[in-house]
Amino acid sequence: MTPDSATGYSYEECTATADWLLKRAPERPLVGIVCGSGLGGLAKMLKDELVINYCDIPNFPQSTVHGHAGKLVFGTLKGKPCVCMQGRFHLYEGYAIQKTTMPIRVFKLMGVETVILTNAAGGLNQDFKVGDIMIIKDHINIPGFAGHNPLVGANDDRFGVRFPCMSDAYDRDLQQLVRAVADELDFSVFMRDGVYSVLGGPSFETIAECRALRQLGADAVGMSTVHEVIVARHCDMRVLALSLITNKAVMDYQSEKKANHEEVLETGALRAKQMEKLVSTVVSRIPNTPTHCS
Ligand SMILES: O=P(O)(O)O[C@@H]1C[C@H](O)[C@@H](CO)O1
Ligand SMILES: Nc1nc2[nH]cnc2c(=O)[nH]1
Repeated sequence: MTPDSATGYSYEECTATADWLLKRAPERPLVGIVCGSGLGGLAKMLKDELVINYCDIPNFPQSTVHGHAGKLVFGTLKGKPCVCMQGRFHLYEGYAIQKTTMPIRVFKLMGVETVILTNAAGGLNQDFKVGDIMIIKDHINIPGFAGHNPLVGANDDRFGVRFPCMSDAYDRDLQQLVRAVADELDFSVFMRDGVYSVLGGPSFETIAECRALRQLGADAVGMSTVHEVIVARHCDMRVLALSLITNKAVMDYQSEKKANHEEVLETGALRAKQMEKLVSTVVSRIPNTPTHCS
């Protein structure tokens, strides 16, 4: 069998999509933001915005999940040009893993230097409370253990190297910046940091799975983000990722609690304002990558 990228998009297809978008965008974005479940309000922070529905963008997948609007929003945040995905793609929607991450490569080709990924996640760490915001410092790619990685297939060196390093996936300076901004905003009481584990979904975890993930070192569990991080790092963008702890994972056989998507969206709505303030202040302080003169 010849290795290929038949389940994904080629460099040329991603470039065609990026060029189509750049013809319409007010300017090249420097920051790309992905809104997690119930966190689509982040896009409303953008000024002078241009909204494009995913269904109008060539090659783009479509959002199918409640809480993911399916709109790409260009605009500025405190003067910095940004693009924001109101809606991401998950494995459980039936997309090939390479398709769920295709927009991240389009970000890169449009000029994005820094990607900010947000998600809703279940808290495994017993010290975490619903409404906490966790700065992701590392991840455990559970589907990856079985070979599900968005970089599977022929490697196109124009995007990045065959074997990218992941020990520095989450930019430490950006994590420090979030902590500093959270202190200033008086948000420290609900800020945490930790390890995010991804599962394929769409079923929520069993009690035994939650216990196993905790023993593996995970603080939160979700169904996204990690694959986007891998693709963003492959093409050398800086990554910041934040989880909103929307529910506590059920770890105890005596518990009557049941994870559900409605609670996820409700918690998103309750913390939306603080999440927006945190992200917009961080974006305004992200240093641009210095341009190199030859
Ligand atoms: O896109 P994210 O990771 O925020 O969405 C989470 C995981 C599932 O898609 C959904 C479960 O409620 O929320
Ligand atoms: N897998 C998973 N994803 C989530 N997204 C929000 N909450 C959860 C959760 O408890 N488990």
